[in-house]
Amino acid sequence: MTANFSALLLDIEGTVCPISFVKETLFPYFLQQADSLPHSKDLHIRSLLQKFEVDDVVAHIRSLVSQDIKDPVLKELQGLVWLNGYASGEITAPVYTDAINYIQTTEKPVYIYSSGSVKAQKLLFQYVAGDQGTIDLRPKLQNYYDINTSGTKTNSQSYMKIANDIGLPPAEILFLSDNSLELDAAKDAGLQVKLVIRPGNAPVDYQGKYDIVTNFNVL
Ligand SMILES: CSCCC(=O)C(=O)COP(=O)(O)O
Ligand SMILES: [Mg+2]
Repeated sequence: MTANFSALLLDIEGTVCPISFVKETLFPYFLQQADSLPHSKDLHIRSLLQKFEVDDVVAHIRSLVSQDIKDPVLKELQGLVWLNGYASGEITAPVYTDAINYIQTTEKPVYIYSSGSVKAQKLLFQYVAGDQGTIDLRPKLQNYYDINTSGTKTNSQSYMKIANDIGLPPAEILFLSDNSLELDAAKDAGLQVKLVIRPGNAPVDYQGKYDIVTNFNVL
């Protein structure tokens, strides 16, 4: 069924790119740099490390990553570290082809809401893997929201805040995610929602509550 919506709000991991990219490429790249972070000369990195307020910052970081805890300071830090991986060509983002095509061709405004920091989101969409080299999708994206700017993705107030910032009634915004708790929160805020199922996503017990999207061609 085609939803009638004026703007699209997209999750990233498990929605526009495989979960394996985050777990098997981005997180290991970040962890490789973890030991050197306390010795960094980058003032932004140093100030973020202080915010953890723990004695063993490296052990703390490793623990957060291993449990996939969506900690706002960790997410900010990851964005700064991934910059080097993308800029050196070591990392490119495997955004699904149907998502690339949709973002490139739709006339509707497209927004991003991810637990990854806005900086990390912009990097991912700047360095999208394409047949002829990387594709920069940033000019096609209206705005980015993260857990620092907008709150956690399982809280309905976060979606109200985002709808207010977009400047549309919540009912005119379609949110796509692989996570049913996020969809529940967005639905409570009045947004339209659809569950994205991609290869490698964890099975979701959605009990028929949501329309399913497996390919953005159907939007
Ligand atoms: C923005 S790329 C990094 C992805 C990430 O760190 C993450 O936690 C993904 O969460 P999402 O909300 O996009 O499922
Ligand atoms: Mg997700």
